[in-house]
Amino acid sequence: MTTVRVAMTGFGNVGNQVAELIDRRREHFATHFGVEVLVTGVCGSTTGLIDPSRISPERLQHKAAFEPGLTGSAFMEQVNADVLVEAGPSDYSTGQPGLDYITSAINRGLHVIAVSKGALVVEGPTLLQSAREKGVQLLMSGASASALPTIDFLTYDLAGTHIKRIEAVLTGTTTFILDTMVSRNASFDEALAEAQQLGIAEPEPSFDVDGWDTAAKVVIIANAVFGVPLAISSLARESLRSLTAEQLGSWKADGLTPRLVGYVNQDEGQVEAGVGIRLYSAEHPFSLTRGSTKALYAETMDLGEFTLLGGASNPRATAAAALKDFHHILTSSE
Ligand SMILES: NC(=O)C1=CN([C@@H]2O[C@H](COP(=O)(O)OP(=O)(O)OC[C@H]3O[C@@H](n4cnc5c(N)ncnc54)[C@H](OP(=O)(O)O)[C@@H]3O)[C@@H](O)[C@H]2O)C=CC1
Ligand SMILES: N[C@@H](CC=O)C(=O)O
Repeated sequence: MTTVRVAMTGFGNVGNQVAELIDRRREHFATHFGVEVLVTGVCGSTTGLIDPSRISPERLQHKAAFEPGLTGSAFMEQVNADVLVEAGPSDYSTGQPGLDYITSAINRGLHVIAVSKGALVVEGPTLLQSAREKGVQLLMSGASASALPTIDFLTYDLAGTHIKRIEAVLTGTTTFILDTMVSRNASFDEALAEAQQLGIAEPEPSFDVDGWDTAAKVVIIANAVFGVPLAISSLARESLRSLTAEQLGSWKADGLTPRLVGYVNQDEGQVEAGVGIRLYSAEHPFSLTRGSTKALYAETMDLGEFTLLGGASNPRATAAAALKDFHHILTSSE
């Protein structure tokens, strides 16, 4: 049986779930793809663990046995792997630490599954080009709204048609905050704290509530789907902080549902993209989003219009989206 070795940089909420799912699906990988999947290395910000023969789930939980300093370039130089799952922090100004990990992985001939967004926002076009040149895959479902299919749907199911417009609820935390404030009369701070407890909100809440997370996903999707390199700083962007309880109450009374959405419009070679708060009538599918649900609307030239709603927003669902990418890698290697 062929062996596929997986390394992980960043081993927090999502990284742990990825390791758990890989373990749970070991038999499935063997039966369906004829491969044995082994986690051979993981690292966090200060420590790491490498074992080319396999790190069991039990050893992964024993953090005291991780080697100090086995992180960054030292980790990448020593780990034996075929696929890197990058699940470290997202930094939209430098792209680090993911940028160095992903660059190093591509240069070493590893396929990459990016869950963090920073590197893709800062250097997406370059990384995709390097991956093509090296003959490896750079997949990013976890970084582009996770369980909600965005890049896969737009590039595979809508292949070949001109996509005129997309509009999407891409940040589950923002749906969660708006829905919780309106349906339970919670304050902004209470709703945000609950989203943080659930592990959906970014460690830096400003990323979600000030629209940066949505903007990052817009940039990643625009680059991967439309081949349009956008600078995150150039996107018009609105924040949830501007909303008051009175404003939300008045929209509710008028039967309107507010959602923070990202949009990309393509018209005669011109691309307009941004992030804004939009209001939806009760009949609009986006009004059905509840909890931390996300949604995608696409208008095409020849295939008509589409709306996708749903998918869980949490670390487990993100890990499952990363493993969807892993399945794609296994399928295309068959
Ligand atoms: N949580 C979610 O639902 C989703 C998260 N994402 C993205 O996935 C990524 C991970 O999210 P999440 O797991 O929730 O975050 P966590 O904060 O739980 O985990 C982050 C991990 O990154 C590690 N880390 C920090 N700096 C470095 C470094 N220099 N080298 C290696 N590892 C490092 C941390 O290690 P240490 O503990 O040592 O500091 C920690 O293990 C983020 O980029 C986030 O934007 C995407 C979609 C959904
Ligand atoms: N904070 C994000 C999760 C990661 O992309 C969200 O709320 O959707």
